[in-house]
Amino acid sequence: MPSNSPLIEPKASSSIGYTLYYGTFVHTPTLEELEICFNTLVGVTSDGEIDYIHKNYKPEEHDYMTAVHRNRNRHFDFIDYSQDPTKFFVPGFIDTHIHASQFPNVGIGLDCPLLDWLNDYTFPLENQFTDSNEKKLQFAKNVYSKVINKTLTSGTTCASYFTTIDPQTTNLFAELLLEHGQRGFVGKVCMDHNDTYHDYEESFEDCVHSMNSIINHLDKLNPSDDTLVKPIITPRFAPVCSRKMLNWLGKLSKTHSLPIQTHISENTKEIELVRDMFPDCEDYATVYDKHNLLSSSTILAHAIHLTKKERKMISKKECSISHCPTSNTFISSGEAPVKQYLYQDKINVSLGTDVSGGFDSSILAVIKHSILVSHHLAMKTGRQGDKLSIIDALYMATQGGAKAIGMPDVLGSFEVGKKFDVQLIDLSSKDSIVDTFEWQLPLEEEANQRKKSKQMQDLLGKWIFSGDDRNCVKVWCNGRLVVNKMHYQRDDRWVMVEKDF
Ligand SMILES: O=c1[nH]c(=O)c2nc[nH]c2[nH]1
Ligand SMILES: [Zn+2]
Repeated sequence: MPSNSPLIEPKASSSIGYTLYYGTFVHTPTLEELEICFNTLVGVTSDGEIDYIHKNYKPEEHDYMTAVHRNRNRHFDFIDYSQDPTKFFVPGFIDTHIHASQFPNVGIGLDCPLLDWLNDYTFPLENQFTDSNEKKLQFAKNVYSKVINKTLTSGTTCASYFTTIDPQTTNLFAELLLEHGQRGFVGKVCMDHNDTYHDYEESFEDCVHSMNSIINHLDKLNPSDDTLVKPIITPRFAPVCSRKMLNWLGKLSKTHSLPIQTHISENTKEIELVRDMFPDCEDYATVYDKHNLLSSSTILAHAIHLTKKERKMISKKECSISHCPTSNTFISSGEAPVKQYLYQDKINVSLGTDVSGGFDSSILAVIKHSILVSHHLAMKTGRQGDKLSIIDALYMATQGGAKAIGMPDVLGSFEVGKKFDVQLIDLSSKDSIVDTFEWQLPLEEEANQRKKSKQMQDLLGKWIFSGDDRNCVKVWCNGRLVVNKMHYQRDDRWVMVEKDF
Protein backbone atom coordinates (compact mmCIF):
# COMPACT_ATOMS: atom_id res chain seq x y z
CA MET A 1 0.00 0.00 0.00
CA PRO A 2 1.56 3.33 -1.00
CA SER A 3 2.34 5.43 2.05
CA ASN A 4 1.02 8.60 0.43
CA SER A 5 -2.57 7.39 0.33
CA PRO A 6 -3.80 7.29 3.92
CA LEU A 7 -7.42 7.49 2.85
CA ILE A 8 -7.35 4.33 0.82
CA GLU A 9 -8.63 1.28 2.67
CA PRO A 10 -6.14 -1.57 2.59
CA LYS A 11 -7.37 -4.69 0.78
CA ALA A 12 -7.24 -6.81 3.91
CA SER A 13 -9.91 -4.77 5.68
CA SER A 14 -12.42 -5.00 2.86
CA SER A 15 -15.86 -6.27 3.71
CA ILE A 16 -16.35 -9.81 2.45
CA GLY A 17 -19.79 -10.73 3.73
CA TYR A 18 -23.27 -9.82 2.60
CA THR A 19 -24.02 -6.13 3.14
CA LEU A 20 -27.25 -4.17 3.34
CA TYR A 21 -27.03 -0.43 2.68
CA TYR A 22 -29.93 1.74 3.78
CA GLY A 23 -30.51 5.40 2.90
CA THR A 24 -31.14 7.74 -0.04
CA PHE A 25 -29.98 6.55 -3.47
CA VAL A 26 -29.81 8.98 -6.41
CA HIS A 27 -29.10 7.94 -10.00
CA THR A 28 -29.86 8.56 -13.69
CA PRO A 29 -30.71 5.14 -15.14
CA THR A 30 -31.51 6.65 -18.56
CA LEU A 31 -30.89 9.98 -20.27
CA GLU A 32 -33.33 12.60 -18.90
CA GLU A 33 -34.36 10.40 -15.97
CA LEU A 34 -33.38 11.29 -12.41
CA GLU A 35 -34.54 8.81 -9.81
CA ILE A 36 -34.39 9.73 -6.14
CA CYS A 37 -35.05 6.76 -3.86
CA PHE A 38 -35.52 7.62 -0.18
CA ASN A 39 -35.45 4.94 2.50
CA THR A 40 -34.04 2.37 0.15
CA LEU A 41 -32.41 -0.88 1.12
CA VAL A 42 -29.77 -2.31 -1.24
CA GLY A 43 -28.29 -5.77 -0.71
CA VAL A 44 -24.78 -6.50 -2.00
CA THR A 45 -23.24 -9.97 -2.22
CA SER A 46 -19.68 -10.82 -1.25
CA ASP A 47 -18.81 -10.60 -4.97
CA GLY A 48 -19.89 -6.97 -4.98
CA GLU A 49 -23.07 -7.55 -6.93
CA ILE A 50 -26.35 -5.82 -6.14
CA ASP A 51 -28.87 -8.63 -5.65
CA TYR A 52 -31.69 -6.87 -3.80
CA ILE A 53 -33.31 -3.43 -3.95
CA HIS A 54 -36.24 -2.47 -1.77
CA LYS A 55 -37.44 1.09 -2.35
CA ASN A 56 -39.44 2.79 0.41
CA TYR A 57 -38.37 0.24 2.93
CA LYS A 58 -39.99 0.68 6.34
CA PRO A 59 -38.25 -1.20 9.15
CA GLU A 60 -41.51 -1.42 11.10
CA GLU A 61 -43.34 -2.98 8.13
CA HIS A 62 -40.74 -5.08 6.32
CA ASP A 63 -38.20 -7.68 7.30
CA TYR A 64 -34.78 -7.19 5.74
CA MET A 65 -33.80 -10.64 6.91
CA THR A 66 -35.57 -12.03 3.84
CA ALA A 67 -32.80 -10.56 1.69
CA VAL A 68 -30.16 -11.97 3.97
CA HIS A 69 -31.76 -15.41 4.19
CA ARG A 70 -32.28 -15.57 0.47
CA ASN A 71 -28.50 -15.57 0.23
CA ARG A 72 -28.14 -18.06 3.05
CA ASN A 73 -25.91 -15.55 4.75
CA ARG A 74 -25.85 -15.74 8.47
CA HIS A 75 -23.29 -12.96 8.74
CA PHE A 76 -24.03 -9.61 7.25
CA ASP A 77 -23.37 -5.92 7.77
CA PHE A 78 -26.13 -3.35 7.98
CA ILE A 79 -25.02 0.16 7.03
CA ASP A 80 -27.63 2.80 7.73
CA TYR A 81 -27.43 6.45 6.58
CA SER A 82 -31.19 6.98 6.43
CA GLN A 83 -31.25 9.31 9.43
CA ASP A 84 -29.03 12.00 7.90
CA PRO A 85 -30.65 14.01 5.05
CA THR A 86 -27.27 15.42 3.99
CA LYS A 87 -25.94 11.98 3.08
CA PHE A 88 -26.83 10.10 -0.09
CA PHE A 89 -25.46 7.36 -2.35
CA VAL A 90 -24.68 7.99 -6.03
CA PRO A 91 -23.05 5.67 -8.59
CA GLY A 92 -19.27 5.92 -8.79
CA PHE A 93 -18.05 8.29 -11.49
CA ILE A 94 -16.65 6.92 -14.75
CA ASP A 95 -13.90 9.08 -16.23
CA THR A 96 -13.71 8.10 -19.91
CA HIS A 97 -10.63 10.15 -20.80
CA ILE A 98 -7.64 10.79 -18.55
CA HIS A 99 -3.86 10.79 -19.12
CA ALA A 100 -2.39 9.25 -15.94
CA SER A 101 1.15 10.15 -17.04
CA GLN A 102 0.31 13.85 -17.35
CA PHE A 103 -0.78 14.26 -13.71
CA PRO A 104 2.37 16.27 -12.71
CA ASN A 105 1.43 18.89 -15.34
CA VAL A 106 -1.98 19.69 -13.84
CA GLY A 107 -2.41 23.48 -13.88
CA ILE A 108 0.51 24.02 -16.25
CA GLY A 109 0.29 25.30 -19.86
CA LEU A 110 -2.71 27.62 -19.77
CA ASP A 111 -4.02 28.69 -23.14
CA CYS A 112 -1.19 27.13 -25.11
CA PRO A 113 -2.97 25.68 -28.16
CA LEU A 114 -2.97 21.90 -28.54
CA LEU A 115 -0.04 21.28 -30.91
CA ASP A 116 2.31 23.66 -29.03
CA TRP A 117 1.05 22.33 -25.70
CA LEU A 118 1.96 18.79 -26.76
CA ASN A 119 5.50 19.76 -27.81
CA ASP A 120 6.27 22.18 -25.00
CA TYR A 121 4.73 20.41 -22.01
CA THR A 122 3.30 16.98 -22.71
CA PHE A 123 5.82 15.01 -24.79
CA PRO A 124 8.79 16.00 -22.57
CA LEU A 125 6.90 14.81 -19.46
CA GLU A 126 5.70 11.55 -21.01
CA ASN A 127 9.22 10.89 -22.27
CA GLN A 128 10.41 10.65 -18.64
CA PHE A 129 8.56 7.34 -18.45
CA THR A 130 11.00 5.91 -21.03
CA ASP A 131 14.12 6.56 -18.95
CA SER A 132 16.46 3.82 -17.73
CA ASN A 133 14.64 0.96 -16.00
CA GLU A 134 15.17 1.82 -12.34
CA LYS A 135 14.62 5.54 -12.84
CA LYS A 136 11.43 5.22 -14.85
CA LEU A 137 9.83 2.67 -12.53
CA GLN A 138 10.41 4.88 -9.51
CA PHE A 139 9.15 7.94 -11.38
CA ALA A 140 6.08 6.07 -12.62
CA LYS A 141 5.24 4.60 -9.23
CA ASN A 142 5.23 8.05 -7.68
CA VAL A 143 3.11 9.69 -10.39
CA TYR A 144 0.71 6.80 -10.95
CA SER A 145 0.02 6.17 -7.23
CA LYS A 146 -0.82 9.85 -6.81
CA VAL A 147 -3.22 10.06 -9.75
CA ILE A 148 -5.07 6.88 -8.74
CA ASN A 149 -5.34 8.09 -5.14
CA LYS A 150 -6.62 11.47 -6.28
CA THR A 151 -9.27 10.16 -8.68
CA LEU A 152 -10.45 7.40 -6.36
CA THR A 153 -10.88 9.75 -3.41
CA SER A 154 -12.88 12.06 -5.71
CA GLY A 155 -15.40 9.29 -6.43
CA THR A 156 -14.04 7.88 -9.71
CA THR A 157 -14.53 4.12 -9.48
CA CYS A 158 -13.57 3.43 -13.09
CA ALA A 159 -11.48 5.30 -15.63
CA SER A 160 -10.20 4.87 -19.15
CA TYR A 161 -6.56 5.86 -18.89
CA PHE A 162 -3.81 6.82 -21.33
CA THR A 163 -0.31 6.06 -20.05
CA THR A 164 2.74 6.56 -22.34
CA ILE A 165 4.51 4.58 -25.07
CA ASP A 166 6.41 2.63 -22.39
CA PRO A 167 5.26 -0.97 -21.69
CA GLN A 168 6.97 -1.65 -18.33
CA THR A 169 5.55 1.40 -16.60
CA THR A 170 2.17 0.74 -18.23
CA ASN A 171 2.17 -2.74 -16.67
CA LEU A 172 3.13 -1.18 -13.35
CA PHE A 173 0.19 1.22 -13.69
CA ALA A 174 -2.23 -1.71 -14.09
CA GLU A 175 -0.77 -3.34 -10.97
CA LEU A 176 -1.25 -0.11 -9.00
CA LEU A 177 -4.89 0.12 -10.11
CA LEU A 178 -5.52 -3.34 -8.69
CA GLU A 179 -3.64 -2.51 -5.52
CA HIS A 180 -5.79 0.58 -4.94
CA GLY A 181 -8.98 -1.21 -5.99
CA GLN A 182 -9.96 1.07 -8.87
CA ARG A 183 -11.45 -0.38 -12.05
CA GLY A 184 -9.56 0.76 -15.11
CA PHE A 185 -8.89 0.55 -18.81
CA VAL A 186 -5.17 0.81 -19.46
CA GLY A 187 -4.10 2.40 -22.73
CA LYS A 188 -0.47 2.32 -23.74
CA VAL A 189 -0.17 5.28 -26.09
CA CYS A 190 0.68 4.12 -29.63
CA MET A 191 2.60 6.59 -31.81
CA ASP A 192 5.26 5.73 -34.39
CA HIS A 193 5.29 8.95 -36.35
CA ASN A 194 5.97 11.99 -34.16
CA ASP A 195 7.26 14.48 -36.73
CA THR A 196 7.51 17.40 -34.34
CA TYR A 197 9.18 15.67 -31.37
CA HIS A 198 11.29 12.74 -32.55
CA ASP A 199 12.65 12.01 -29.06
CA TYR A 200 9.25 10.67 -28.11
CA GLU A 201 8.09 8.03 -30.56
CA GLU A 202 8.38 4.26 -31.01
CA SER A 203 8.95 2.07 -34.03
CA PHE A 204 6.05 0.06 -35.40
CA GLU A 205 7.84 -3.14 -34.32
CA ASP A 206 8.36 -1.83 -30.77
CA CYS A 207 4.69 -0.96 -30.58
CA VAL A 208 3.66 -4.48 -31.63
CA HIS A 209 5.99 -6.01 -29.07
CA SER A 210 4.83 -3.66 -26.27
CA MET A 211 1.13 -4.20 -26.96
CA ASN A 212 1.53 -7.97 -26.91
CA SER A 213 3.46 -7.81 -23.65
CA ILE A 214 0.77 -5.62 -22.02
CA ILE A 215 -2.13 -7.78 -23.21
CA ASN A 216 -0.41 -10.88 -21.81
CA HIS A 217 0.53 -9.22 -18.54
CA LEU A 218 -2.97 -7.87 -17.85
CA ASP A 219 -4.51 -11.20 -18.74
CA LYS A 220 -2.70 -12.79 -15.82
CA LEU A 221 -3.10 -9.88 -13.44
CA ASN A 222 -6.83 -9.85 -12.64
CA PRO A 223 -8.27 -11.84 -9.75
CA SER A 224 -9.68 -15.12 -11.03
CA ASP A 225 -13.30 -14.14 -10.45
CA ASP A 226 -13.37 -10.66 -11.98
CA THR A 227 -11.83 -8.39 -14.61
CA LEU A 228 -10.95 -5.11 -12.97
CA VAL A 229 -8.19 -3.94 -15.30
CA LYS A 230 -8.32 -4.34 -19.05
CA PRO A 231 -6.15 -3.10 -21.93
CA ILE A 232 -7.59 -0.56 -24.33
CA ILE A 233 -6.15 0.02 -27.81
CA THR A 234 -4.88 3.62 -27.90
CA PRO A 235 -3.67 5.20 -31.13
CA ARG A 236 -2.82 8.62 -29.66
CA PHE A 237 -4.34 10.57 -32.56
CA ALA A 238 -4.05 10.33 -36.35
CA PRO A 239 -1.17 12.85 -36.81
CA VAL A 240 1.31 10.68 -34.87
CA CYS A 241 0.34 7.27 -36.28
CA SER A 242 1.42 5.64 -39.53
CA ARG A 243 -1.26 4.01 -41.66
CA LYS A 244 0.43 0.68 -41.01
CA MET A 245 0.04 1.17 -37.27
CA LEU A 246 -3.58 2.34 -37.50
CA ASN A 247 -4.39 -0.73 -39.58
CA TRP A 248 -2.68 -3.09 -37.19
CA LEU A 249 -4.41 -1.55 -34.16
CA GLY A 250 -7.80 -1.92 -35.87
CA LYS A 251 -7.08 -5.61 -36.40
CA LEU A 252 -5.72 -6.06 -32.87
CA SER A 253 -8.95 -4.69 -31.43
CA LYS A 254 -10.94 -7.27 -33.40
CA THR A 255 -8.74 -10.30 -32.64
CA HIS A 256 -8.64 -9.61 -28.88
CA SER A 257 -12.10 -8.00 -28.57
CA LEU A 258 -10.55 -4.92 -27.03
CA PRO A 259 -12.03 -1.41 -26.88
CA ILE A 260 -10.39 1.58 -28.57
CA GLN A 261 -9.77 5.15 -27.43
CA THR A 262 -8.30 8.11 -29.28
CA HIS A 263 -8.64 11.87 -29.85
CA ILE A 264 -10.63 13.54 -32.61
CA SER A 265 -11.32 17.11 -33.79
CA GLU A 266 -10.10 18.91 -30.70
CA ASN A 267 -8.42 21.85 -32.37
CA THR A 268 -8.77 23.53 -35.79
CA LYS A 269 -5.00 23.40 -36.53
CA GLU A 270 -5.02 19.68 -35.68
CA ILE A 271 -7.88 19.13 -38.15
CA GLU A 272 -5.92 20.97 -40.90
CA LEU A 273 -2.90 18.79 -40.14
CA VAL A 274 -4.98 15.62 -40.50
CA ARG A 275 -6.39 16.91 -43.79
CA ASP A 276 -2.83 17.47 -45.11
CA MET A 277 -1.56 14.11 -43.90
CA PHE A 278 -4.51 12.04 -45.13
CA PRO A 279 -5.61 13.80 -48.36
CA ASP A 280 -7.44 10.69 -49.52
CA CYS A 281 -9.79 10.82 -46.50
CA GLU A 282 -12.74 13.16 -46.63
CA ASP A 283 -12.54 14.08 -42.97
CA TYR A 284 -10.97 13.16 -39.61
CA ALA A 285 -13.55 10.48 -38.73
CA THR A 286 -12.96 8.81 -42.10
CA VAL A 287 -9.26 8.37 -41.24
CA TYR A 288 -10.23 6.22 -38.27
CA ASP A 289 -13.04 4.50 -40.12
CA LYS A 290 -10.74 3.51 -43.00
CA HIS A 291 -8.52 1.72 -40.50
CA ASN A 292 -11.41 -0.11 -38.78
CA LEU A 293 -11.13 1.88 -35.60
CA LEU A 294 -14.74 3.03 -35.28
CA SER A 295 -17.16 0.70 -33.50
CA SER A 296 -19.50 0.57 -30.52
CA SER A 297 -16.44 0.07 -28.31
CA THR A 298 -14.63 3.22 -29.48
CA ILE A 299 -14.30 6.29 -27.25
CA LEU A 300 -13.54 9.50 -29.15
CA ALA A 301 -12.23 12.27 -26.92
CA HIS A 302 -13.17 15.92 -27.49
CA ALA A 303 -15.02 15.79 -30.85
CA ILE A 304 -15.56 19.54 -30.71
CA HIS A 305 -15.54 20.54 -34.38
CA LEU A 306 -17.26 17.62 -36.11
CA THR A 307 -18.99 18.07 -39.46
CA LYS A 308 -22.55 16.89 -39.95
CA LYS A 309 -21.27 13.95 -41.95
CA GLU A 310 -18.84 12.94 -39.20
CA ARG A 311 -21.61 13.12 -36.60
CA LYS A 312 -23.73 10.87 -38.74
CA MET A 313 -20.90 8.37 -39.12
CA ILE A 314 -20.10 8.38 -35.38
CA SER A 315 -23.76 7.86 -34.57
CA LYS A 316 -24.13 5.04 -37.10
CA LYS A 317 -21.01 3.27 -35.84
CA GLU A 318 -22.31 3.69 -32.26
CA CYS A 319 -19.04 5.21 -31.00
CA SER A 320 -19.09 7.21 -27.77
CA ILE A 321 -17.77 10.72 -27.33
CA SER A 322 -15.84 11.68 -24.21
CA HIS A 323 -16.62 15.33 -23.54
CA CYS A 324 -13.79 17.16 -21.75
CA PRO A 325 -14.98 20.72 -21.08
CA THR A 326 -12.30 21.54 -18.48
CA SER A 327 -9.52 20.79 -20.94
CA ASN A 328 -11.36 22.40 -23.85
CA THR A 329 -11.53 25.63 -21.83
CA PHE A 330 -8.01 25.48 -20.35
CA ILE A 331 -6.22 25.08 -23.69
CA SER A 332 -8.89 27.06 -25.58
CA SER A 333 -10.00 24.32 -27.94
CA GLY A 334 -13.69 25.20 -28.16
CA GLU A 335 -17.18 24.24 -26.98
CA ALA A 336 -18.58 20.89 -28.10
CA PRO A 337 -22.33 21.01 -28.88
CA VAL A 338 -23.04 18.16 -26.49
CA LYS A 339 -26.78 18.64 -26.16
CA GLN A 340 -27.11 18.23 -29.92
CA TYR A 341 -24.94 15.11 -29.90
CA LEU A 342 -27.09 13.57 -27.19
CA TYR A 343 -30.57 14.47 -28.35
CA GLN A 344 -30.38 15.04 -32.11
CA ASP A 345 -27.51 12.85 -33.30
CA LYS A 346 -28.29 10.18 -30.66
CA ILE A 347 -24.61 9.76 -29.86
CA ASN A 348 -23.65 8.43 -26.44
CA VAL A 349 -21.65 11.12 -24.60
CA SER A 350 -19.65 10.57 -21.42
CA LEU A 351 -17.30 12.83 -19.44
CA GLY A 352 -13.51 12.98 -19.23
CA THR A 353 -11.21 15.00 -17.01
CA ASP A 354 -8.50 14.87 -19.72
CA VAL A 355 -5.78 15.46 -17.16
CA SER A 356 -3.61 17.45 -17.81
CA GLY A 357 -5.24 19.41 -20.60
CA GLY A 358 -7.89 19.38 -17.89
CA PHE A 359 -6.67 20.87 -14.63
CA ASP A 360 -9.09 19.03 -12.33
CA SER A 361 -8.99 15.29 -11.79
CA SER A 362 -12.47 15.23 -10.28
CA ILE A 363 -15.43 14.27 -12.46
CA LEU A 364 -17.63 16.31 -10.10
CA ALA A 365 -15.73 19.38 -11.33
CA VAL A 366 -16.17 18.24 -14.94
CA ILE A 367 -19.94 17.92 -14.39
CA LYS A 368 -19.95 21.55 -13.26
CA HIS A 369 -17.75 22.68 -16.16
CA SER A 370 -19.86 20.80 -18.73
CA ILE A 371 -22.93 22.74 -17.62
CA LEU A 372 -21.13 26.10 -17.55
CA VAL A 373 -19.54 25.58 -20.98
CA SER A 374 -22.94 24.63 -22.40
CA HIS A 375 -24.39 27.87 -21.01
CA HIS A 376 -21.66 29.83 -22.78
CA LEU A 377 -22.38 27.96 -25.99
CA ALA A 378 -26.10 28.77 -25.61
CA MET A 379 -25.29 32.47 -25.11
CA LYS A 380 -23.19 32.37 -28.29
CA THR A 381 -25.71 30.49 -30.44
CA GLY A 382 -28.83 32.00 -28.90
CA ARG A 383 -30.24 28.48 -28.57
CA GLN A 384 -31.55 27.68 -25.09
CA GLY A 385 -31.58 24.05 -26.20
CA ASP A 386 -27.78 23.96 -26.06
CA LYS A 387 -27.85 24.13 -22.24
CA LEU A 388 -27.10 20.94 -20.37
CA SER A 389 -29.09 20.14 -17.23
CA ILE A 390 -27.84 18.61 -13.99
CA ILE A 391 -29.56 15.39 -15.05
CA ASP A 392 -27.77 15.35 -18.45
CA ALA A 393 -24.40 15.90 -16.77
CA LEU A 394 -24.94 13.33 -14.02
CA TYR A 395 -26.04 10.82 -16.66
CA MET A 396 -22.87 11.42 -18.74
CA ALA A 397 -20.72 11.00 -15.61
CA THR A 398 -22.27 7.64 -14.70
CA GLN A 399 -24.55 5.64 -17.03
CA GLY A 400 -23.22 7.39 -20.18
CA GLY A 401 -19.71 6.49 -19.02
CA ALA A 402 -20.74 2.87 -18.41
CA LYS A 403 -22.07 2.70 -21.96
CA ALA A 404 -18.88 4.23 -23.36
CA ILE A 405 -16.69 1.59 -21.72
CA GLY A 406 -18.99 -1.23 -22.82
CA MET A 407 -20.44 -1.95 -19.37
CA PRO A 408 -23.98 -0.51 -19.49
CA ASP A 409 -25.41 -3.55 -17.69
CA VAL A 410 -22.66 -3.73 -15.09
CA LEU A 411 -22.02 -0.18 -13.89
CA GLY A 412 -23.54 3.32 -13.92
CA SER A 413 -26.75 2.97 -11.89
CA PHE A 414 -28.41 1.00 -9.09
CA GLU A 415 -29.95 -2.12 -10.52
CA VAL A 416 -30.14 -5.74 -9.48
CA GLY A 417 -27.30 -7.58 -11.24
CA LYS A 418 -25.03 -4.52 -11.43
CA LYS A 419 -21.83 -4.10 -9.47
CA PHE A 420 -21.76 -1.95 -6.33
CA ASP A 421 -19.39 0.80 -7.58
CA VAL A 422 -20.70 3.60 -5.43
CA GLN A 423 -19.84 6.78 -3.57
CA LEU A 424 -21.38 8.14 -0.39
CA ILE A 425 -21.83 11.90 -0.52
CA ASP A 426 -21.97 13.84 2.74
CA LEU A 427 -22.80 17.54 2.43
CA SER A 428 -21.94 18.10 6.09
CA SER A 429 -18.64 16.23 6.07
CA LYS A 430 -15.64 17.51 7.96
CA ASP A 431 -14.12 20.48 6.03
CA SER A 432 -17.14 20.60 3.69
CA ILE A 433 -17.58 24.00 2.12
CA VAL A 434 -21.25 23.38 1.26
CA ASP A 435 -23.74 25.43 3.29
CA THR A 436 -27.16 23.91 3.80
CA PHE A 437 -30.03 25.33 5.83
CA GLU A 438 -32.52 23.30 7.82
CA TRP A 439 -35.49 24.21 5.64
CA GLN A 440 -33.63 22.90 2.60
CA LEU A 441 -33.26 19.36 3.93
CA PRO A 442 -35.56 16.50 2.87
CA LEU A 443 -36.50 15.31 6.36
CA GLU A 444 -37.75 11.82 7.21
CA GLU A 445 -41.07 13.10 8.55
CA GLU A 446 -41.90 15.17 5.43
CA ALA A 447 -45.05 13.54 4.00
CA ASN A 448 -45.13 15.51 0.74
CA GLN A 449 -42.97 13.35 -1.54
CA ARG A 450 -42.87 15.95 -4.33
CA LYS A 451 -41.54 18.55 -1.95
CA LYS A 452 -38.99 16.07 -0.63
CA SER A 453 -37.81 15.21 -4.14
CA LYS A 454 -37.51 18.89 -5.05
CA GLN A 455 -35.44 19.48 -1.91
CA MET A 456 -33.17 16.61 -2.91
CA GLN A 457 -32.75 18.05 -6.41
CA ASP A 458 -31.74 21.36 -4.83
CA LEU A 459 -29.19 19.51 -2.71
CA LEU A 460 -27.76 17.98 -5.90
CA GLY A 461 -27.26 21.54 -7.19
CA LYS A 462 -25.47 22.47 -3.98
CA TRP A 463 -23.26 19.37 -4.23
CA ILE A 464 -22.34 19.95 -7.88
CA PHE A 465 -21.83 23.70 -7.80
CA SER A 466 -20.43 24.27 -4.33
CA GLY A 467 -19.13 20.85 -3.28
CA ASP A 468 -15.90 19.00 -4.02
CA ASP A 469 -14.03 15.80 -3.16
CA ARG A 470 -14.34 16.59 0.57
CA ASN A 471 -18.00 15.61 0.25
CA CYS A 472 -17.14 12.20 -1.17
CA VAL A 473 -16.64 10.38 2.13
CA LYS A 474 -16.73 6.73 1.09
CA VAL A 475 -16.10 4.87 -2.13
CA TRP A 476 -16.86 1.22 -2.90
CA CYS A 477 -15.55 -0.51 -5.97
CA ASN A 478 -16.80 -3.98 -6.85
CA GLY A 479 -18.53 -3.97 -3.45
CA ARG A 480 -15.27 -3.38 -1.62
CA LEU A 481 -14.80 -0.28 0.51
CA VAL A 482 -11.73 1.36 -1.05
CA VAL A 483 -11.94 4.89 0.39
CA ASN A 484 -13.10 5.86 3.85
CA LYS A 485 -12.85 9.47 4.98
CA MET A 486 -15.76 9.21 7.37
CA HIS A 487 -15.51 11.29 10.52
CA TYR A 488 -17.97 11.77 13.34
CA GLN A 489 -18.16 14.49 15.94
CA ARG A 490 -17.28 13.57 19.54
CA ASP A 491 -16.94 16.15 22.30
CA ASP A 492 -16.77 18.87 19.66
CA ARG A 493 -13.88 17.11 17.95
CA TRP A 494 -13.92 15.38 14.57
CA VAL A 495 -12.80 11.79 14.92
CA MET A 496 -12.00 9.45 12.09
CA VAL A 497 -14.29 6.43 11.96
CA GLU A 498 -12.38 3.19 11.91
CA LYS A 499 -15.19 1.00 10.69
CA ASP A 500 -18.40 1.46 8.79
CA PHE A 501 -20.49 1.84 11.91
O1 LIG B 1 -5.94 16.85 -24.94
C1 LIG B 1 -5.09 16.17 -25.52
N1 LIG B 1 -4.11 15.57 -24.81
C2 LIG B 1 -3.18 14.79 -25.38
O2 LIG B 1 -2.29 14.25 -24.71
C3 LIG B 1 -3.28 14.63 -26.79
N2 LIG B 1 -2.56 13.94 -27.68
C4 LIG B 1 -3.12 14.15 -28.87
N3 LIG B 1 -4.18 14.96 -28.78
C5 LIG B 1 -4.30 15.27 -27.48
N4 LIG B 1 -5.19 16.03 -26.84
ZN1 LIG C 1 -6.49 13.58 -24.13
